Amino acid sequence: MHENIDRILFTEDEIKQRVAEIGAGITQDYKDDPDGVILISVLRGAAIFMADLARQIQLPCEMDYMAVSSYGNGVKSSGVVRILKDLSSQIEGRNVVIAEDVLDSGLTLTYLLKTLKARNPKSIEVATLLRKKTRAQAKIDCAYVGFECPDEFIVGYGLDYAERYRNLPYIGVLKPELYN
Ligand SMILES: O=P(O)(O)OC[C@H]1O[C@H](OP(=O)(O)OP(=O)(O)O)[C@H](O)[C@@H]1O
Ligand SMILES: Nc1nc2[nH]cnc2c(=O)[nH]1
Ligand SMILES: [Mg+2]
Repeated sequence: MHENIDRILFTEDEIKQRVAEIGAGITQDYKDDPDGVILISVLRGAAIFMADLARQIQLPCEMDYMAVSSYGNGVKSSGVVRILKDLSSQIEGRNVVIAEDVLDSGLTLTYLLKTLKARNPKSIEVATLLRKKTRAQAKIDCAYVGFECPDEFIVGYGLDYAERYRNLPYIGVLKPELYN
C-alpha cells in the first residue's frame, strides 16, 4: 500500500469484479438495440473506469471524452462546473452512457445531463463507479452504481488529490495530515 494511504476502501480485485458486473448489465440492457452505445467519459477522473468498463461491454460501443472540472486542486467543489473539452461526436439519436468515477455533490452530473440532454440523444444513462453517501447530493438517477462509499475524500483508480494518486490500482482514503 502507498505510504500516504490511510486505508483501502475497494481493492483492485473488488473493482475488477464490479466493473465486469456493470459491463454485463449494460450489455444485457442494450442487446436488442442495433445502435449499440456511446460511452462518454468525464475526464480526467473517469478515464480509467471507462477504459476498463468498455472492455466488459459486448455491444457495438463507441467512446468519447468530455472534460469538466469543478474541484481544481482542492478537496471541495468550487460550485462552478466548467467545460474544458467538449465531445468530438454528435450524440443526437444515440444511446449515451456517461461513465463517472464518483457522484459526490452531484453538481458535475447535473450539469452534464442538462447539457447532453439538450443535444437530443435517443437515451441517456449514468454509470458511476462510486456514489458517495452525502447529506446534500443532487438527485441523480444512476442506472448503474458500482459501490456506495463513505463521505470522505477518496483517491485512486482515476481519482486524484492535486493530480496525484490517479494511478493507484485500488481506491482508498488519504492520511488526514496530508490535507491542508
Ligand atoms: O458530484 P461532484 O461533487 O460534482 O463531484 C464529482 C466529480 O469530481 C471529480 O472531478 P474533478 O472536478 O475533480 O476533475 P478531475 O476528474 O479532472 O479530477 C470527479 O472525477 C467527478 O467528475
Ligand atoms: N479525488 C476525489 N475527487 C472527488 N470529486 C468529488 N469527490 C471526490 C473525492 O472524494 N475524491
Ligand atoms: Mg479531481
